[in-house]
Amino acid sequence: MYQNEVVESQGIRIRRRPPTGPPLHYVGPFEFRLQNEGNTPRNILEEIVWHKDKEVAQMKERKPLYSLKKALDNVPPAKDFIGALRSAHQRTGLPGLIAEVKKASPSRGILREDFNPVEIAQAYEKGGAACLSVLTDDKYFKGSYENLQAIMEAGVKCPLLLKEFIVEAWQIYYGRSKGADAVLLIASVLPDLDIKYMIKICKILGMATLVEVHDEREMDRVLAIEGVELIGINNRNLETFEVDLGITKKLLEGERGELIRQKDILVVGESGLFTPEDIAFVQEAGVKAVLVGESLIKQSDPGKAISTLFGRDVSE
Ligand SMILES: O=P(O)(O)OC[C@@H](O)[C@@H](O)c1c[nH]c2ccccc12
Repeated sequence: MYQNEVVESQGIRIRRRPPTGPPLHYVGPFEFRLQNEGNTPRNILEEIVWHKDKEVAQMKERKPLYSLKKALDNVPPAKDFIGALRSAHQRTGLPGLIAEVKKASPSRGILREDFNPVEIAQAYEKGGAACLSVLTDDKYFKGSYENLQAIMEAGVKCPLLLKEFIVEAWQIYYGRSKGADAVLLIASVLPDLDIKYMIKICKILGMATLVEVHDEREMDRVLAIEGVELIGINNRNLETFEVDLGITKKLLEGERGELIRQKDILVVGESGLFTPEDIAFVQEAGVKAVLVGESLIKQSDPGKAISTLFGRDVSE
């Protein structure tokens, strides 16, 4: 069994996972174990998360939390991410759109050569996106925090989602300092306690959290966490890259769907959405918002592509 290492950092003793080792995976209530005892990641998600651990450790050395404090005071207050999705849904009768600024992905390679994040963000906004998602991972998605900051500074009005592999709260503060209004938390990467703690931090910072699930077990875990208002169902399995829109339907059926309605949780259908039929399918399953990257970013005018995706003009 693996022991948390205690380290000295900036005069404070903290416990952390060794930056080079495999991370802890959640396997059940109050029970953690090391799924992979070896030194080779078994799938792409594991590889990304191991790398992220090292990357964050280095970034923290350069910008410790206390030095971010000033930057936080200089950034405009967080915008209402969930409110923007709800009002888009009310205005159009279609799912509110989170349009993703994504240059590449490990499953698809480069999606767009001519990539100007600010122009793309502005085109999305003009085309009727309610919110934007900005990938900040460099190694696997060719994204950056500079892109996020540039979009914020360009005065884009859509609230911005920090699309990162969050492994530590430090990343949330850093993202806020670069203009993020909401944060993605991936349930397969984080234990429940971390999700709880990070939701609290986000609330304090005025940010929303989009908690992402991919199977029944993750959905049940997340539904048991207090304070969850926005859940994303990823149709793509991050370990195999397989996409199946049926996942959204399956996770919203029966008692789970009932509980979600009772709790007034907004559900986002994520990944693999290409046609008005796809949108109708996930809407029928119960989503009130969608997260779309590839099918928009590959078109020469990503803003106009929004009308094609929805089958009609959704701009104001
Ligand atoms: O490009 P697509 O298939 O439309 O997918 C967008 C978005 O859902 C996807 O980028 C995504 C969803 N969850 C993630 C977690 C990490 C990285 C990427 C993702």
